[in-house]
Amino acid sequence: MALMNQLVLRRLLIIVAVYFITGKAGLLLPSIAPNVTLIWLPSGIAVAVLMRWGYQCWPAIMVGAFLVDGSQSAFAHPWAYVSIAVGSTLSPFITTWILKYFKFSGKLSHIKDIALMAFAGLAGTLVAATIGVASLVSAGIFPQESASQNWLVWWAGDTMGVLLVLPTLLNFSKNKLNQLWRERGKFILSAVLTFLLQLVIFKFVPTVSAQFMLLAFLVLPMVMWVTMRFGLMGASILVLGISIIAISTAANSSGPFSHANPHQTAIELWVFMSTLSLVVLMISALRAEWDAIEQAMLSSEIKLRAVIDGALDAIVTIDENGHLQEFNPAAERIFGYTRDQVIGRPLAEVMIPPAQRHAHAVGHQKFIATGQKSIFNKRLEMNAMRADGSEFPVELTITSVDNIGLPLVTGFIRDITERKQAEQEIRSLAFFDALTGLPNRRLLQDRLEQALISSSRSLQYGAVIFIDLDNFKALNDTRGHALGDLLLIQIAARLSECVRADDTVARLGGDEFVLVLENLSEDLTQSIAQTKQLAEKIQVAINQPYYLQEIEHHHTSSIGICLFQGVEQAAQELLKRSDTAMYQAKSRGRNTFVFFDPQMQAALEKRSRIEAEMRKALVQNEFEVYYQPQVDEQSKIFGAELLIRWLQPEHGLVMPMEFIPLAEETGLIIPIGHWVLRQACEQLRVWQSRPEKQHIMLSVNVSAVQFRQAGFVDEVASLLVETGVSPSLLKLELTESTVLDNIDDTVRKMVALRAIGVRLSMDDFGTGYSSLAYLKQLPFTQVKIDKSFVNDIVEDANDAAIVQAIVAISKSLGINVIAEGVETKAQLELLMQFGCSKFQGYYFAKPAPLDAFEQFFHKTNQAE
Ligand SMILES: Nc1nc2c(ncn2[C@@H]2O[C@H](COP(=O)(O)O[C@H]3[C@@H](O)[C@H](n4cnc5c(=O)[nH]c(N)nc54)O[C@@H]3COP(=O)(O)O)[C@@H](O)[C@H]2O)c(=O)[nH]1
Repeated sequence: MALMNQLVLRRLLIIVAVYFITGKAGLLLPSIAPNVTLIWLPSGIAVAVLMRWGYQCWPAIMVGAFLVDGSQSAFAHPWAYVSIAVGSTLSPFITTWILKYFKFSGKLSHIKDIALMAFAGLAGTLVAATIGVASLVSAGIFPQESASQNWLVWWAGDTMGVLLVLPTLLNFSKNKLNQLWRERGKFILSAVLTFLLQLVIFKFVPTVSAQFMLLAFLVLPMVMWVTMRFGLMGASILVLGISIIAISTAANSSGPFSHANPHQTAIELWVFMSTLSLVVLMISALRAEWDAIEQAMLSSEIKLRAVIDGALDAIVTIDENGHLQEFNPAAERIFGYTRDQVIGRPLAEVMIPPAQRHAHAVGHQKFIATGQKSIFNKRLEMNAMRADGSEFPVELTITSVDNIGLPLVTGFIRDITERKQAEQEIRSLAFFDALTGLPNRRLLQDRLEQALISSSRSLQYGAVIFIDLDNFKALNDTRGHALGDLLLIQIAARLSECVRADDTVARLGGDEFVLVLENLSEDLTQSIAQTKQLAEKIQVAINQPYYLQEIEHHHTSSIGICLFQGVEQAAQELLKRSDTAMYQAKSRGRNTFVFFDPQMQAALEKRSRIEAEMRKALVQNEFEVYYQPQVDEQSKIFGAELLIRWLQPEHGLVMPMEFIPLAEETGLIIPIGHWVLRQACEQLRVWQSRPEKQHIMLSVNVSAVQFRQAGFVDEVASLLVETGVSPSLLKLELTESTVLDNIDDTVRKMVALRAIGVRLSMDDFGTGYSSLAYLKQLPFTQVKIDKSFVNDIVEDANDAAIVQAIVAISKSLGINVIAEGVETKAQLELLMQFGCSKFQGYYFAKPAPLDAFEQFFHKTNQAE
């Protein structure tokens, strides 16, 4: 608080001192009227003090005024000087109040502020002049007659003080002072030159009119130049100097302001000085305005620069010649050039791929010539070129700026490489098969529709080729999906190699592929021939060996073909038809191709119906097992083969050949096969409690799909454990194709089955080519001579020889032999002659339900 008071006190003392000194200095000037000066700087100082530091500074002003005025006459009239001091304090008060009331801006950057200052100064100082002159007249210091002249000079002097000092003090800053100080040499030189010029004009120019003319044409421009060059402070000092010279010369009765009438002198000096002051102020105001505009432009330029430099998109500008004028940091990053490398170079050469340069040049020239902006302010996608010559996709928006008559074109360029890649990925996911890269069902549909339209125009035939891999599910189930995928990839590649570039190879999913052939002949027969030729080529390609993780694998396919001409049939219908033909190929034994014909459709529908009914049959127990006896040399039954039958409520008895292949294809064979195995085990358990039937062995057919299941051995083992049946009474019949497909897995499973005591019979023996080779390797307990050999054994010496050889080899390997399909006594006798001792066939009994089998068993085995 004490510090604060000290500060205020010091400030007040400074005000008193400055007021007193400047006042005294003013009074030292040569006078036009006694005791009154034409330049009263304290009036301006007082207003500045009140404006800057507040009304509370009034006591210092009053004291300062009292001291200055009183010191003039050694304080002979104290009350007069008190009232002058009051007037001198009231005057800046009024000026300050007016300025503040009208929201005066001390920066004086607008003419209205200068006008306001002039008005407020005149108003305030009017009070000081009036009170001052009245006080001095009443004190007898001024004679009554000179009152009006003194009043005028007082008022003029006070307003000059306001005009000269107030702007400087309100805008005073250390910076400005330093600036002036730095340039003091030039300033002093300019001021001295001006003063000399003024003195020369006043002293040596003979006529007043010439003096005024030279003042206007020489001194005034100097004042203006100093204002522009050194600012308000320098100009105020200069005007002060000029004013003092003007007053002094007038007081010495020379110069243009010297008149016999001091009133006239005072008025002219006042007009002269205030004109100079106002000129200075107006120039300062204009300069301040320009500075503000310049500053605003600079800051807007800085902001614009910041936006351009901070933009993530490239911003480039070209001039009317197509040369680069702007190249922001994002452009540097995107295009791989530095700004300095490209500014001034042709845009086309820097960032437009060669193929597009001509179009760019034409477009730009057209814009320059006509101002046509058809592609302006739109998002355009095109390719751009990096510094290394690589091309990449960009999104471009073009806009133009008419820069002082020069048409500049600015491009905002966004690198959309990632977006394009993402779009491509989405497109790929939507239209291409992820595994093989082939078109998927959606794209196939589209291509097929296009092919139909094109065929209707050209009248050329086209074809839809539906390819389904044979037993692909088995490959997946037994060797895993990874291997299955590898096969699909290789097949996709082979199919693509088989066709022409404008044909379509698509993957529908799973193991289904579709080819669309276009532009075949206009003649149906020729088109069929062309398609047949391609189907054969596809078959050959697919049948070539595959190397899947170093495993050699063979695969076949079933192919359905449907031809089309024009848009007569819809794409979906053509796919359905080729699918139907493919199923026909399947039912013809696979590894073949079939052209669609309407009967196929009916067959397919039948197939679908059977599949649905089979599923229902499982649930509703419509399956039954028949038993076909297996006998020894004495025709005694030692076993039986279980053969499934389907007692269909609507169609009666359905034989296995009518539904087993379909069950294998659909995977239904797995639950069906399990059901048969369970029937066998449960029947063996029943017979175990019947001494006369305890020895009966049951043979069960196991299909390849069933055997290839990973858990097949466990399934058999748990059934045996669950039913408590001796494993040696169960015989599993495996066909040659079952065991040869994956020999390692087969051996492992057969060994495991043998290890638990289950017997294994090789079914249909002799029909394949490798049987003998594998016979030694595989742990079979029995081979079953296929009925095709037995059938002709009596008539065909070859078949007889084969049977004889099979029996001999089997015996030498210690393997049992059973002959199936024995229908005649002659066949039986010959088989016995060859050393075969076990038989199955219609000669003994046909497959029959359990009751019939048991009756037959009692009849044969307990005959004696
Ligand atoms: N996976 C499974 N397959 C099974 C099952 N049940 C049968 N099958 C398979 O169906 C094929 C046809 O069986 P089926 O119509 O029952 O024919 C069998 C016999 O009836 C027939 N046979 C027997 N003896 C003679 C004969 O003297 N002459 C003659 N023309 N046919 C005869 O042979 C069939 C038995 O053959 P096989 O299995 O090779 O011993 C059948 O081949 C089975 O593959 C089943 O449950 N699961």
